[in-house]
Amino acid sequence: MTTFPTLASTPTLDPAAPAPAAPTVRLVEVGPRDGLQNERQAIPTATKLALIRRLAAAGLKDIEATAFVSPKWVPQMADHAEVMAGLPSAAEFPGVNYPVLTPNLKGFEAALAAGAREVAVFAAASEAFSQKNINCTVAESIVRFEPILAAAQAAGVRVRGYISCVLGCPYQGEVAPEAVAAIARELLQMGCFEVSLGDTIGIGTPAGVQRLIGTVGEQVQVTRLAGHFHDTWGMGVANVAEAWRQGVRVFDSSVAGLGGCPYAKGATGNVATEDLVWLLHGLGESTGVDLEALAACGEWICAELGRPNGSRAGRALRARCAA
Ligand SMILES: CC(C)(COP(=O)([O-])OP(=O)([O-])OC[C@H]1O[C@@H](n2cnc3c(N)ncnc32)[C@H](O)[C@@H]1OP(=O)([O-])[O-])[C@@H](O)C(=O)NCCC(=O)NCCSC(=O)C[C@@](C)(O)CC(=O)[O-]
Repeated sequence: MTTFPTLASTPTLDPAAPAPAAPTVRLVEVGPRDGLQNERQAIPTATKLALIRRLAAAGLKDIEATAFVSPKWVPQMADHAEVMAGLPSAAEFPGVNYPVLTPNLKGFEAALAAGAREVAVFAAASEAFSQKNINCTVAESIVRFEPILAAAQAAGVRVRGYISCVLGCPYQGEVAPEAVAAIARELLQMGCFEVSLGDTIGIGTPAGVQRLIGTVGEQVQVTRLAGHFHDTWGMGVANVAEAWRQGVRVFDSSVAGLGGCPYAKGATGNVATEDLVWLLHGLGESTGVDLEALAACGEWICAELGRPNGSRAGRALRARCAA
């Protein structure tokens, strides 16, 4: 029986509270990549680096920093090498990991040269989305990933796998969970250490998540899955809660709910990291994240970008702190 948070079990805001226990859930902060890739205005590299530094200071240990994709396709990520060159040192934030996206060997080689120690390949469960996003079929994308996996293994670089459109496609509509399961199994067999299931257009509901994890979980271990839920239809937190109930313990999120996908019209950002932390702490999990510092970071980046804060927990916490 799952216990959901009550007022009594919500996180304490007492600054004298004991230090949090070691994380029991791993959060992958995708704000600097997924969150910013769709912004129309050119964001200065210095702002991206300041965001990454604030996220690390708030306790996030996995921060997706940038994408080694074609600048013709996603101009916002064109400064990928500069971002990597400006990352905080391990002495400043020990144990922080800065993964990057690599769609092909060219991107992987550039990422490696820039110092990446973890990369992510990205496939889709929908043919139409695969064509729009990376200009090839799903099968061709898997073939493209093979040399990345081989080169990464030789260089001691970890590779994560993403699957987009796991709960629906903006071009094709419904996506069968069996199709997702087959790709997840393939990515893990190729050597990915984990597969992140992306609800790219935030169309899923908890019932869909239950079916998805149930079906994918018949093919691969649930502990090797991550949930990546966009919040377009307001189901992000509910979907995380359902995936958590199904045994998933890794979640991607974006501070202040930043983001959208350039190849999924109307898609809004990921579930906000602040909302996720509030939910997970309420469920008795530990994330290692200082929620107040994270909420301050969310307010700061929204002011920098001139956009509203998409995190309800972040807004509530800031209002409470200001009262
Ligand atoms: C995959 C390609 C490159 C194919 O694009 P293409 O046009 O088929 O590639 P190409 O091999 O014909 O090359 C075209 C040009 O791009 C260059 N190029 C080729 N590769 C690279 C590279 N790695 N880095 C830099 N430049 C590159 C290449 O050198 C050439 O330059 P030119 O000769 O014309 O001057 C392109 O489609 C692309 O970059 N797509 C990326 C799209 C993207 O970033 N989408 C958003 C991320 S995925 C996402 O958000 C979903 C996710 C992960 O969050 C999960 C979810 O929510 O679902």
